[in-house]
Amino acid sequence: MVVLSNQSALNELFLAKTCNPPTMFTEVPVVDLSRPDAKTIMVKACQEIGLFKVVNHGIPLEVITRLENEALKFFMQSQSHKDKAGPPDPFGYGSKRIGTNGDLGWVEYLLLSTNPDIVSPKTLQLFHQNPQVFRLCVEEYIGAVKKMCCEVLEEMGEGLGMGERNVFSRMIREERSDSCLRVNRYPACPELKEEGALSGRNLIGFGEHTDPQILSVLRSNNTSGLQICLPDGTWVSIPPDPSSFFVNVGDLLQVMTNGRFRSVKHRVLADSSLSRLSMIYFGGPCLDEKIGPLPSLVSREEENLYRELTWREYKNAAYKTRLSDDRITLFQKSADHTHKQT
Ligand SMILES: C=C1C[C@]23C[C@@]1(O)CC[C@H]2[C@@]12CC[C@H](O)[C@@](C)(C(=O)O1)[C@H]2[C@@H]3C(=O)O
Ligand SMILES: O=C(O)CCC(=O)C(=O)O
Ligand SMILES: [Fe+2]
Repeated sequence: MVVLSNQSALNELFLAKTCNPPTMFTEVPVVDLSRPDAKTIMVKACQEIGLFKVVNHGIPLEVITRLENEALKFFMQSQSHKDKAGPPDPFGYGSKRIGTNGDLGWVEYLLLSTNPDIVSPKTLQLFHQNPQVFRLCVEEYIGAVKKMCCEVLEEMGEGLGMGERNVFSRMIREERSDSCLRVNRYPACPELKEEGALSGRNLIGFGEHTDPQILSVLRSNNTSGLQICLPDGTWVSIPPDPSSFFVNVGDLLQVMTNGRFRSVKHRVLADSSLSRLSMIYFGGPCLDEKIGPLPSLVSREEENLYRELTWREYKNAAYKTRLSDDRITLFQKSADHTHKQT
């Protein structure tokens, strides 16, 4: 359970003003991976919204539910037990604190590297505390979701008319790809519906942000909460669908497509009666990968909107920012905040 200790921390978790009941976004683009029009629909969705839903994704339900059940078993343990796998370094178990720069959310989570060779002390502790089955479920899930992520990126490559369809996917397939898996649990917060100070307020589960990597692949249980910001600035709720995956564009993909694809701002609100469990795969390149607009995606008349940075440089700088900061400006040509340390 997420424990909030003082009033000021608590206030920070709430949206400044109570929002109207969230508008359900009924027009989420649906990409059927088994259909030939998949690439066209996903390119349009990435340009206009930055998010789409994938059906016929080929990931067996058992692989998803096995990991979901193991994660739930972990989260149901005592706080002192869970804390042994935290605080995150950045991997491991975390509660309420997101990143290291003061962001708070009504959430507890596990953050894991997808590279089996990068097992941080906190992750080792986590795997050690739990039967070997947890590690196997994580590996099985990562293998399946990574494969699907690469398939999506290849369809995108084709849809964008790039000569080679694997320009994006090879970055994720790389053995040293810096990808990670996050499992978030947002406990229900009954105080939101009770009479009192919290009644009718919105509780931030995970504050607004864009994902820094290339592509994020999200699966959640049947609890709503995920919201995206549309190009006109309105926030809309994404109806949950546990049998599908939601894919969103990350900052690096916005940069590589020279702004054609939109790294979509999103956030999660907590619910008064249902807890939400989400598992997100963040597909990132190797730390040394140089990221900038791809020449094949910048037409002659267009100018390069972004300069080139390695993923290491961008990630180091991004991880020094607050969740809601506009990090992509670090790629802007006038910006000079390269952080060269490892
Ligand atoms: C506040 C932060 C948490 C975050 C690192 C950061 O400084 C800014 C980006 C955040 C984010 C968002 C997407 C992923 O959940 C995440 C793991 C990532 O790569 O960037 C988190 C970072 C985190 O939780 O450490
Ligand atoms: O938990 C969710 O549904 C989304 C969380 C998120 O956006 C993130 O972890 O980056
Ligand atoms: Fe995110």
